[in-house]
Amino acid sequence: MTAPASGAELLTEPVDVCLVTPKATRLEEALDRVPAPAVRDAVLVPLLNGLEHMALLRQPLLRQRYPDARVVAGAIRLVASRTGPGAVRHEGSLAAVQLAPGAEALAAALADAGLDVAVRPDETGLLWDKLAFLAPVALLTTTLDAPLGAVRKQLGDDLRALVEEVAAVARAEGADADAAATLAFMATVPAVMTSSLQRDTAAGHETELEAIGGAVLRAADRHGVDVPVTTRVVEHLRARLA
Ligand SMILES: NC(=O)C1=CN([C@@H]2O[C@H](COP(=O)(O)OP(=O)(O)OC[C@H]3O[C@@H](n4cnc5c(N)ncnc54)[C@H](OP(=O)(O)O)[C@@H]3O)[C@@H](O)[C@H]2O)C=CC1
Ligand SMILES: CC(C)(CO)C(=O)C(=O)O
Repeated sequence: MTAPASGAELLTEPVDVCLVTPKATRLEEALDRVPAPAVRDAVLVPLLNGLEHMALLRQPLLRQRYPDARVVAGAIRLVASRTGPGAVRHEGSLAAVQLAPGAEALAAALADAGLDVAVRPDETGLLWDKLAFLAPVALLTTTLDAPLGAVRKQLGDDLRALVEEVAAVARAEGADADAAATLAFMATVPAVMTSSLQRDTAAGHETELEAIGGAVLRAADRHGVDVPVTTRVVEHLRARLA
């Protein structure tokens, strides 16, 4: 599919909705490209992996910069990578977006464009639902540098432990996480599925290990949840990627 799109280094036109989609490590500098007069009372919808970006987007400094804007949580499930300037490869057919209340107009526009869209009331549940699936998949596909099918075969025990540990942290945060349901869903995902953390690591790019694995460890620590397998896997990756 080819679609015309215009790009600019700085947002100059006023917008109703601003999708915030840099990597977590680039969030603050990316926002410098979004001046307040263009944002006005727009809805800012981050689609980043992880959850700590929500606190960053709501910190007093950014509230002062965008006093009338609303930050509405979102999460996206798809497998996509850039193959060249202006070229994006979308693998498989998965393209699902969940949005918190406040982004209904965006939800309708994305649904019209053919995406699978849901608006759900619980921001915490929305963010942890994604992370409860993503963190185990991302951490172990990166550990093995192989797709999910190989992880299921070679690191099945670690996969189960990670899913259970991350679900326990999610519940401590107030999300309604069900490890058995996540594992059952994971078993249905095509064996060829890779993760963005794995692809970034393999390409030697800056990674979102902290936004994904680090965020789970910090949340576990806040609530005193024991996560030995997640800790081992994240520490191993931290050492490898340092
Ligand atoms: N790829 C995937 O399959 C999935 C990704 N995600 C999440 O979505 C988010 C984005 O990932 P992805 O699209 O893969 O990342 P990419 O690296 O492909 O794209 C990031 C975008 O952010 C822009 N950007 C980076 N730094 C700056 C900056 N300083 N100022 C302005 N713009 C900047 C890049 O601009 P430029 O084009 O100029 O480099 C690029 O358009 C991440 O949090 C990721 O985890 C979630 C689900 C799946
Ligand atoms: C969950 C998954 C693997 C696909 O949406 C993802 O978010 C990622 O690769 O970052």
